[in-house]
Amino acid sequence: MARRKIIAGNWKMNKTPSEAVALVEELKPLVATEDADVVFCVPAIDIIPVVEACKGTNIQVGAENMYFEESGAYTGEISPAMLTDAGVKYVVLGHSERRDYFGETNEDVNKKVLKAFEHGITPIMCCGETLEQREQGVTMDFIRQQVKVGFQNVTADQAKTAVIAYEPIWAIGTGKTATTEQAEEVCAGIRACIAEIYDEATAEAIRIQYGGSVNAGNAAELFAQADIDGGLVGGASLKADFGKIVNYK
Ligand SMILES: O=C[C@H](O)COP(=O)(O)O
Repeated sequence: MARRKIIAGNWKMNKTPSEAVALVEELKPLVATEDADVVFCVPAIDIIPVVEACKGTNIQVGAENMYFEESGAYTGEISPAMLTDAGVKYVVLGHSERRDYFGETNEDVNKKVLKAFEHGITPIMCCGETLEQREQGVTMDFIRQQVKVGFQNVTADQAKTAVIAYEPIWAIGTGKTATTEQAEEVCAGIRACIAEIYDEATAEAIRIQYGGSVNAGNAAELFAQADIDGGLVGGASLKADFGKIVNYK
């Protein structure tokens, strides 16, 4: 079954609201395509102007994080209803930077994944190993745990619509991309894990991205792999290069 590619930019903590609108205007014509879903995951404060700037285009807007409660005394957090009301369709959850710098656990990520589905937001759940784990040969054990806990109590129908981003931590922002073989091996392993948790149909439907120093030069080879359904792109999503990544063929 041919899965539709999904190519998402993760802007991280970059671009003020006015800079964000200027970047959207620059990228709009470059990311036009019928062949893939294109998502700009932007800082919370940029969401409203970016949604506005993306109207009438093929670009969908995502958030970079979300809290797992509905509302209340959670100073500084953003609720799922705030995101949907603003026009958000996707949310990046459990990015390694959130796990590392803000102490997010697999259990937190699971609560967020469940809450996103409850609100009709598609989670892009990130997973990935450190260099040490890769060298110790425990990459797949570690990632299977992240996926299994992250998807606890998620139904098969929900999982079919989800996106998982495999991002080896050692390849993020380092210019050190995983080899095509390494990326495909882990993405295939994640798909096998989904088949174990659910069934073949769910594993066939779920979309798995690769992330970690994706650029205009390596996107085509990575995205041509059987189990890689697109990318989660950091640095290169802030440049005209993102257009080349989206139109990689
Ligand atoms: O979410 C995106 C990733 O962290 C990859 O970032 P990068 O493309 O700058 O390596």
